[in-house]
Amino acid sequence: MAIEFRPVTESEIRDYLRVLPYVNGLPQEEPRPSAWYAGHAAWPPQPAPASDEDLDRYAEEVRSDWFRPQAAFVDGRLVGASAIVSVEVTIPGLRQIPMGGVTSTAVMATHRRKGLLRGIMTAMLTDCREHGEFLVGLSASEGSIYGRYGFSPATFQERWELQRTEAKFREPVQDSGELDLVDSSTAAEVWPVLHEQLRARRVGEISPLPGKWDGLAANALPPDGSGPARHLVHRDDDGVVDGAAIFRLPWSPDPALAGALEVEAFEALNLDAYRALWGLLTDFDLTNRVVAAKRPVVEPLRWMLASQRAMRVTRTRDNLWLRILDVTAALEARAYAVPGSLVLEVSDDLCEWNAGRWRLDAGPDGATCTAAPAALVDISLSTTELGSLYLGGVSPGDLLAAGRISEHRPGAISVLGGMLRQDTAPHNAVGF
Ligand SMILES: CC(=O)SCCNC(=O)CCNC(=O)[C@H](O)C(C)(C)COP(=O)(O)OP(=O)(O)OC[C@H]1O[C@@H](n2cnc3c(N)ncnc32)[C@H](O)[C@@H]1OP(=O)(O)O
Repeated sequence: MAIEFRPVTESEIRDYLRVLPYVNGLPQEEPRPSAWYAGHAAWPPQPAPASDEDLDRYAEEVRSDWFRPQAAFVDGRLVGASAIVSVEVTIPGLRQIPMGGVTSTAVMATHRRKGLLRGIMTAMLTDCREHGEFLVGLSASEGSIYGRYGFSPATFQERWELQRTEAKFREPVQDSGELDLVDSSTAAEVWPVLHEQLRARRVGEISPLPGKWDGLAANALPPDGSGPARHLVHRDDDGVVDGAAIFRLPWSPDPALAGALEVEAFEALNLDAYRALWGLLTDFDLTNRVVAAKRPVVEPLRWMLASQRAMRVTRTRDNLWLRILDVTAALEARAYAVPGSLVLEVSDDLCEWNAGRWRLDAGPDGATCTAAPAALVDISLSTTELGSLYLGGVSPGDLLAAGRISEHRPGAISVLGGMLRQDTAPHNAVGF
């Protein structure tokens, strides 16, 4: 059996595009809340075959410079595929850093567990290194796949529900701006501008892939019966849009499922817009509850309610997984909440250049990370744990409690925790 790992040539693009639809199994994307209720109806067992038009469009993406495909060939036949997309992620200090995004990974069911993904992944990590990307990210279809390659969850998301009768605010919502229901082409203009401003100020947020917002204007009806997307925007006193929401009002014959207002996307640049938008969405006539998906783990709305218990979290999930490809570059790139100096002993089975003892001298204005003598180690960990710690969304104390990292000097974990801390949990509303 001759195995080869390499990018695809022009004549192999169609074969490459055929691999992913064959993998079946559970949906990788988080289903819309209505799909959650609709069960089988929302997820037909077999994906519809891609039309020629779709295949041409996907092929165009594969040829673009931001899409870097990799494939596995067995005896000359393409049986495994994945890709790196070039994106940016916002890291502590609000720097927008190039990141390789692993996506569209699949190995044909007939060729699994023979090490093909390992070969593809090794080739992709090398490719990212050559592109100067010291962070690699992904969102995982299954939690057990990617830890072995040094990826670890760095951002998390929640789905919650709020009964309309219980959604009482502690204080009345006052707003000097205005809310407006707009059509989908207006929304398609609003969202890219809003997101660009948000990702400049939100740790963990990711740059949208080209074409990300194109579907908004078309407003296609999803097959799960959740109905058309509705678009709400908020404008400030000067008439400038400073918040928006996309929601649906799915119909169901089952009274237990009917009446939900499902929030698919929600962003606000300031407190007024945030409060005003949720004020309307949580008290929308002819609905009985709000269901919101892919929300940050710290939702300020919870703290605005007369009773926090009214908001019921129905699902928590890891979102962005990070792989630190170059420890010193990554640690020097981010900002730190408070000054501190520590020696980290880092292990890394796959990227041996990361392994060693690194002295981190860091603070709000910058950091240096240099090789340190053996005797001085404060904390031992692997790059996998560092992937979770890097954006500040996971505390070193929690990883210490889980036996994932070790402390060699009392207090060192607290020092590291203080240095890495972020005021709000990192979050990415956009994926790839
Ligand atoms: C970022 C994304 O694109 S997420 C999408 C990932 N794709 C999917 O989930 C589609 C369905 N699954 C698949 O196509 C395949 O099972 C893949 C791509 C996940 C794995 O491909 P394979 O070629 O079988 O992986 P490979 O043989 O290299 O396995 C490497 C290791 O991971 C393990 N592994 C791979 N997939 C899984 C899994 N789903 N669950 C548990 N362990 C797994 C293997 O047992 C092996 O372990 P080892 O290193 O201890 O020997």
